[in-house]
Amino acid sequence: MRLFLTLLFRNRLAALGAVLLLALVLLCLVVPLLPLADPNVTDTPNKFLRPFSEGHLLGTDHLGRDLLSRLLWGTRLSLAVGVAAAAAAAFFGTLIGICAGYFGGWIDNGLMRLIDMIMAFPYILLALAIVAALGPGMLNALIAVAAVNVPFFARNIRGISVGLTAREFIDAARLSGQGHARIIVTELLPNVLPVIIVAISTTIGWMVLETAGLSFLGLGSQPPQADLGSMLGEARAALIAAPHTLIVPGAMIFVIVMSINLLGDGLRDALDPRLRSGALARPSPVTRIARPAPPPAETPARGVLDLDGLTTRFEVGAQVYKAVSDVSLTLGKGECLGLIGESGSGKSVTALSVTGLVASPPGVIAGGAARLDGVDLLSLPYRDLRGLRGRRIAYIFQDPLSTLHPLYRIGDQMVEAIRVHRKMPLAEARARCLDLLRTVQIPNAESRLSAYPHELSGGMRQRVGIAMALVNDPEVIIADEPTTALDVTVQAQVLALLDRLRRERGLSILFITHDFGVVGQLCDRVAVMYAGQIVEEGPTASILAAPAHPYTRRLIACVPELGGGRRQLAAIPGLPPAVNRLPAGCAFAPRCDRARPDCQRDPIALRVSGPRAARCLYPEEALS
Ligand SMILES: Nc1ncnc2c1ncn2[C@@H]1O[C@H](COP(=O)(O)OP(=O)(O)OP(=O)(O)O)[C@@H](O)[C@H]1O
Repeated sequence: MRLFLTLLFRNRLAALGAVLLLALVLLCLVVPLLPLADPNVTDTPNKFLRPFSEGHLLGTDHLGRDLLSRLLWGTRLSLAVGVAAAAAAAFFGTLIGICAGYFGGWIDNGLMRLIDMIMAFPYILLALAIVAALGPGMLNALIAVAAVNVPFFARNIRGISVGLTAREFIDAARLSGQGHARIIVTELLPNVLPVIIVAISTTIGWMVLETAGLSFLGLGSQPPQADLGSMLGEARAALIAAPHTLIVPGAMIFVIVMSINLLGDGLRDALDPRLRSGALARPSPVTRIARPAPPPAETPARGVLDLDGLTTRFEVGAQVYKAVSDVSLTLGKGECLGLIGESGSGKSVTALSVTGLVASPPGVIAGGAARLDGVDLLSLPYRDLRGLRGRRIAYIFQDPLSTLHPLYRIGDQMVEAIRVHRKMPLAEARARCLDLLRTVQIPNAESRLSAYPHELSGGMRQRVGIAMALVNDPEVIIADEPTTALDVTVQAQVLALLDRLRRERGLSILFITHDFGVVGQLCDRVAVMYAGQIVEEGPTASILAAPAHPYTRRLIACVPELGGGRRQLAAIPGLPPAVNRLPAGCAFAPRCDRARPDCQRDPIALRVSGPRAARCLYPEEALS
């Protein structure tokens, strides 16, 4: 709750809306206690008195009634009707939406066609028709306004409920033997509640306006009862002679609707976890770069891809998550470099930082460089960087189902990947795609070109992912756990395929994984990452034979040995540290059986010795 309020009040406009609305609500609550004139007592000799007249702070209306008193009593009524109409519309709309979405079939069909029929009428005409049928009066105006807003809630909630009902947690609830009512109340409702709250907060303003509209037309509150709409209606005739009688209720409607809308926007932002973290705010096509001292734009290349002290952070409110800290790596031509570490160690953020693909906000590249043939990619203008993405550096992701567009055929997506970067006749592009599908050993490649992603198996989709990465003959492929979602036989086939392609095409591969078994099969060298830092680096065979960092040793010990059967599999005790609260010294020290007090004192430098390097004061094997 505290976090919610902090987030809400960080948005100054929402805070202003909340303060105004609170003040109005408090004022409305204490109206009966205030020493106000009777709002309905007429005094025609004193009609149309100007504001600040004696005894009438805001003046009087056409019947000499005190405007301040009528305004406060009218605001009280208008707000109460707006809130009640919103609550009624939300209740019935949610009920219809949840039932339609959850039960589906004829219930969904019947309820939605009913909603369609309501929506087929212009809403103001429908409201007028309802009030005409029920008779003028504030309660009937409330019913009319609530009824015309039910479809808005029903449609929104139904859409969300359809998606949620297909999710596994609902299946799990069904499997546990829960009844429909219980599943709806305990599983579905909590998930749609934030949407309902946001929808209510953004529609109350509308409902206050609609109720005022009906009263303005004489269909809402009846004389002498005041509400803001009827005050406007009565003042219409004196628009020129006594404009204040119109301005006073008009200004109040403006303040109410503005404050509700500002607060509604703030509520939406504070309730949506993605907006909360800034992930959806101003999405930028390239990660924000805030390097204190930009490195030279070009330096002599050590390999095809060089990372020099790359540092990436996530800035979420006052918190700074140091996801990648001072990472330096070199990927040689035709080399496969493994980047290994536990979940959350910063592998993916490192990979995405190379071409500025970390979502910003909240991501910020705070230091270092990512060089392709010596040229710093992060210093390039956006146009040039975009031209490189997918052409000179391509990515293969873990789950091709989420990276392939579900509504386009495989062939069309591959052709698009080519034609984004160069002009090529369609027939030639399709022929190239066909050729690539054969290269990645997809059976019936021709027919697969016109298949949709969901028609392929996981292994096939990953091959398509690899083929897509190859369409522009890139120099570097960054493969982010491409085999994690596959079973071992398909995994072995995909690894063999990547290895073959690398050798045949001279590709350089940065292979991200958390599995030393995979590294052993594919990678020439390996870099081990922990809490955003490289803790060990060197040739794969040498590290597998004699790991220097205790973390590397424990990671290797996690890999089962087929046929060996004697070694005990040891999980690493404890958890990696949160990257927004990293310790001063070695981040692995609290989990390390070799740690001594000085490990936790100061940052530990990466000690380099020949082809190997380790960040440890008391390594398992001394690097000569
Ligand atoms: N939007 C974000 N806001 C705050 N922290 C984030 C955000 N995205 C990532 N992080 C943090 O950055 C760190 C590195 O994440 P990253 O995805 O690179 O890990 P990883 O090693 O690739 O893990 P996995 O193997 O599970 O993909 C993690 O501690 C994560 O919590």
